[in-house]
Amino acid sequence: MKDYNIYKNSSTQQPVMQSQLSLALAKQSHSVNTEVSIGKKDEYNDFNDDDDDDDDDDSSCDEKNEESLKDYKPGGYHPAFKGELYKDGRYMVVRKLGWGHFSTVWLAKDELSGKHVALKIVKSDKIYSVAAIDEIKLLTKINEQKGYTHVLNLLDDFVHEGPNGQHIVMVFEVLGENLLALIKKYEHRGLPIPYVKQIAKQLLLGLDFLHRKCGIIHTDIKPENVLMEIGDVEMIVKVVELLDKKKRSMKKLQQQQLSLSRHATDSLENLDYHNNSINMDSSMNDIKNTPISGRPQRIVSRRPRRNTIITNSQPLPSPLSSSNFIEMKNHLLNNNPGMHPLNSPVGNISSASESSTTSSVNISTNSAHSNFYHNGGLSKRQMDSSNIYPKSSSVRAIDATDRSSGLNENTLNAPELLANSLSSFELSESKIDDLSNTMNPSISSLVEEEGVDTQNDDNILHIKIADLGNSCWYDQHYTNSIQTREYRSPEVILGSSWGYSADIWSAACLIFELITGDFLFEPSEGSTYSKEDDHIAQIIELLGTFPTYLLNHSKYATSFFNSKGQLRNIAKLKFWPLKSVLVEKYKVDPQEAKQISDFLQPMLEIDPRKRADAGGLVNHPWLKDTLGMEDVTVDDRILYGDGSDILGWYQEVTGHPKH
Ligand SMILES: Nc1ncnc2c1ncn2[C@@H]1O[C@H](COP(=O)(O)OP(=O)(O)OP(=O)(O)O)[C@@H](O)[C@H]1O
Repeated sequence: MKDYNIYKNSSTQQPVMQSQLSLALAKQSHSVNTEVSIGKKDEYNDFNDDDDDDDDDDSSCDEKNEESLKDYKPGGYHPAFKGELYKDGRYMVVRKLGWGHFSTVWLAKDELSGKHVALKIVKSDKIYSVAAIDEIKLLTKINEQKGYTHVLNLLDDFVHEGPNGQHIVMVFEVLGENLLALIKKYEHRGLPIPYVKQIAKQLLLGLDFLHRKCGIIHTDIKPENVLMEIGDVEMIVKVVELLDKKKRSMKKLQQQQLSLSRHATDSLENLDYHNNSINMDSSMNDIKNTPISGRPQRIVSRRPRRNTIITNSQPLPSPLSSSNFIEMKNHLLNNNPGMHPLNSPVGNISSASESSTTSSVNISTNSAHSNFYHNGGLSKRQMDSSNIYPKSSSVRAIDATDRSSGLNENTLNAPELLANSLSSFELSESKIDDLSNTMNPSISSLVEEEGVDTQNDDNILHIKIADLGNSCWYDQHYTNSIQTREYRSPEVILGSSWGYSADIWSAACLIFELITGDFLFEPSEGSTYSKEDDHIAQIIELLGTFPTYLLNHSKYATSFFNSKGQLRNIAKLKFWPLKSVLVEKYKVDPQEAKQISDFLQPMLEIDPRKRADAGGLVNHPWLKDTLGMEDVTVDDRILYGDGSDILGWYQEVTGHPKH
């Protein structure tokens, strides 16, 4: 990797830039302060637009689901904007893909290759930069290994200077939405099993690669950190751009019509007021004959630009997984509109309830999507999912406007809804059918004109492990505060030593969640016990007692367990083994439940030393019929073998030179 010298001089704690880099930074610097940047944003929006209405993304931005404006300050996020150029003009920002606590992530065009990439622009504070430098080291190690790895690829990295400081920017291949979006898409009822198997197999392959080939522990495996691939990125970007273009031109048309109808009303009122003798018919004819092409009359219906730097996240759609992407595309192209895009055992993700019945596991459609220990209420996530589908009224939200402008409501709504749906899972099938009637020809010809190749679909879901921002080396752990609560392993909860096998625990929690839509463990605190107490109790109820190894080798065991190995703060436990949970709560066929629990249970071995390794589990019979991956095995690992022969499996390996 490049030698980022920014924070090497720890005695001064001041950024020390290499001279060459500083020179590059000076050239790259586009904005002096946030205010200037905001002003520039408009400039660039206009530059990249057919018209100047492209701030809609921003104005419709739901800021509750985006990064906090408060974090746009020195040391915080960089106020990126569409059209902004990076690395001496090599990368131009196109749209926002997502954000995290360390960074915002943007789709950008790489002018050198002509392809699109994802720019992860890290907050500028020292702690984030240092973490980013570590992340780049880890990613560089991954890149040095050959082959398809199921781990996100780093393409480039550099420093960008902005009003809030110097930001490390990582350039990645472009991926689609994360698995949480997919779980929500299925309304927390579980994914069809063929998809679960594809994801599980690829996730295990990715972890095996990270662990055995790279010496890296991810430490934060969870649905949000596994992203779906989107296949032909350039084709998808083109389709999305075409839809955006269509949406903008429809808006423009709408504005013109509104302007005309207001003009008509004003004229009529004026005429009526000042000169009752004027012939109303001729006045109306004048208005009717006014050409609607050309620049819109900007005096009316122009929403003021908002002075915000928060932009709506618009992840790109994954063809197999988001709102009927292929179906929509087929509609757009008049290409077999009646044919189902996924003519495979996987079924169609868009019709979640339908597809779940096509899987060999019969998941109950019970609407209580809580963790199985907490039947009482909906978790925060589950409540969020109730917003996935729009109220049907939203399709007709601009009815009134349409009537006054005289435009067909479908014509106005279709592109907008369709474009939105591509990134936010918002369209139901019936809406798509409605839409296709009105917009096929125009989009279709646009697509043809632009020469978009749309024949490149298969029906395998491809995933990649992302966000190595918290990852570490098997022989250099950066912190013991690892893993997101629900996916946290028992050894980490107890403050014992941990290693690669902590990732396997999280992977099992994730796979259970894919199958059922529920967290495997969702601890909460009570009046007499803590979240940790509850978490440990849930683990015992599902998997049995904690091994003495853990009780004897962990910092906090005595806070939770008494000398007899019993929980101090929770007396009554209700044992409910995994297989029974699957059969009784989730109505999984008993045979399938046995296979699933045979597969998951070795990953959920409480003793981290005895946990099964990722490579061996790829060979599990439950994954044998994984669609498109039937022959994929890891020949040098044994099924159900533990990973204790892998250096760093359950504890940090010391005595090595630091990375
Ligand atoms: N290569 C990519 N292609 C498309 N979208 C991406 C890509 N990388 C990240 N994203 C989007 O950006 C979001 C934030 O990325 P990431 O999780 O790497 O950032 P972070 O700041 O490290 O977040 P966290 O708070 O989870 O540590 C992701 O959830 C995803 O939606």
